[in-house]
This record gives sequence, structure tokens and C-alpha cells, in this order.
Amino acid sequence: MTVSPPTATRTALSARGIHKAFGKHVVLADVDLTIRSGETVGVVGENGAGKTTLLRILCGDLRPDKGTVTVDGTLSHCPQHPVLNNALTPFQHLRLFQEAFRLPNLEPAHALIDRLAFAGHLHRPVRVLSGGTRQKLSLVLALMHEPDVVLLDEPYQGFDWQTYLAFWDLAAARRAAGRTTVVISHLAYDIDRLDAVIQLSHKAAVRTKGASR
Ligand SMILES: Nc1ncnc2c1ncn2[C@@H]1O[C@H](COP(=O)(O)OP(=O)(O)OP(=O)(O)O)[C@@H](O)[C@H]1O
Repeated sequence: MTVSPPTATRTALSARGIHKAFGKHVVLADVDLTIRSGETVGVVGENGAGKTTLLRILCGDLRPDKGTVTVDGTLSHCPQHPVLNNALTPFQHLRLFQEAFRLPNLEPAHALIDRLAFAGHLHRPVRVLSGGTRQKLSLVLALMHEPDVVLLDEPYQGFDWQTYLAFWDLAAARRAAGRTTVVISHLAYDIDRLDAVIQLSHKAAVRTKGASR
């Protein structure tokens, strides 16, 4: 499948002059990027290139040493390792997030659960769930309030093939609704599903496949 570029030209997310070092180890140096509304963008790079660091900075979880991030609209982040409460069930997580996001109902969440096929696990404590099911829950919690921009750190790690395809259906539906999805990816065969690729290399970011306007 090859996607055609979205028509929107509004900037959804931009970063300028991002610099981040851990001690003397410089990970990101003067990183600039621009992502438009409705784009599905992959962040790629070797292990340790700084992909997770960049996403944590973009979502405000980590402060850069220098630089600015600008977001247009609501933003959500799904971290590489799900942050869930082992004592609670997925349904209890949904209710907590419903309160936090002040959602009138759980309909969008249930639509996501149906797509990802884990309705059968809603009332089991998280501690007994498989890694893939935890990852599904984490994804639903990141998407259930339909954020304008979502940042996903290897979201389909541990997914079986059907769920992997369902994930890309979700990304396509977000794209059709003009929403922006940024995905850290290691998989070369994802490339055709993306509007653009941000390649992290030598501490810098280069946007390929769909230059930013
Ligand atoms: N909190 C931290 N303290 C010290 N060093 C860190 C910290 N977080 C990340 N690093 C270092 O920064 C570099 C970039 O890490 P990061 O996790 O961003 O890379 P990545 O591209 O996401 O890697 P991977 O593909 O392996 O997930 C690595 O050398 C890592 O050890």
C-alpha cells in the first residue's frame, strides 16, 4: 500500500534547535523538524540514535537542554514500555482515563478495543495480561480521547500480525480525520504506509520521503 500525501498544510508539531545530552553524551544536536496535520510519520534510526529521547522531548516528558517544541492541538504519548497499574483491570484504567479526559462516554475506547480485539480481557487484572495485550491497552489509553497528535514509541512491539494490520488501519483512520500520528519504527516494510520518515543519524534529524513545506 502506498499512501498519497495529505492535503492539509497546517503545522501540527514542530521542533527547533533541540539539543540533549546525558552527561557528556550528546544524543541530539540542533534537531529541527516539522510535521503537518494529517501526516503519518515514522521516526527511524539505529539503536541508541535518540528516537525515544526525541519523542520524550516532543511530548514534554523530558526537558531539552536547548530548543523549543510547538504543538497545535491536543497531544498524547504512548511510551515504549506501558505504564499501567498492575492491580487494576483494563476497564478500570478506561474509567480513570475517562475521568481524566472528561469524556462523556467510552464509545471511542470501545471502538478501539474492538479493532484491536481484546474485549475478552477487559476485566482481568493487568498483572495477568500478556505483553501484547498490555501494549494494546496502552495504545487505547493514548488514543481514546482522539488527540490531534499522537506520539507512539514502537507501538506494535509484541502484536501478532492481525493486530499489526489493525494498528495500521487505526493510523489510516486518524489520517483520514486529519489527525497526526508519529511512530518510532524499526521495520523497513512500514515505509510505504508513511507520509514521511524522520531519520535520526549523527545526532541530527533528516526528513525524507515527503519534504516538509
Ligand atoms: N535517562 C538517560 N540517562 C542516560 N542516558 C540515556 C538516558 N536515556 C537515554 N540515554 C542514552 O541516550 C542514547 C539514546 O537513547 P534512546 O533510547 O533515545 O535511543 P533509541 O534510538 O530510542 O534506541 P532504541 O532503538 O534502542 O530504542 C542512548 O545511548 C541511551 O543510552
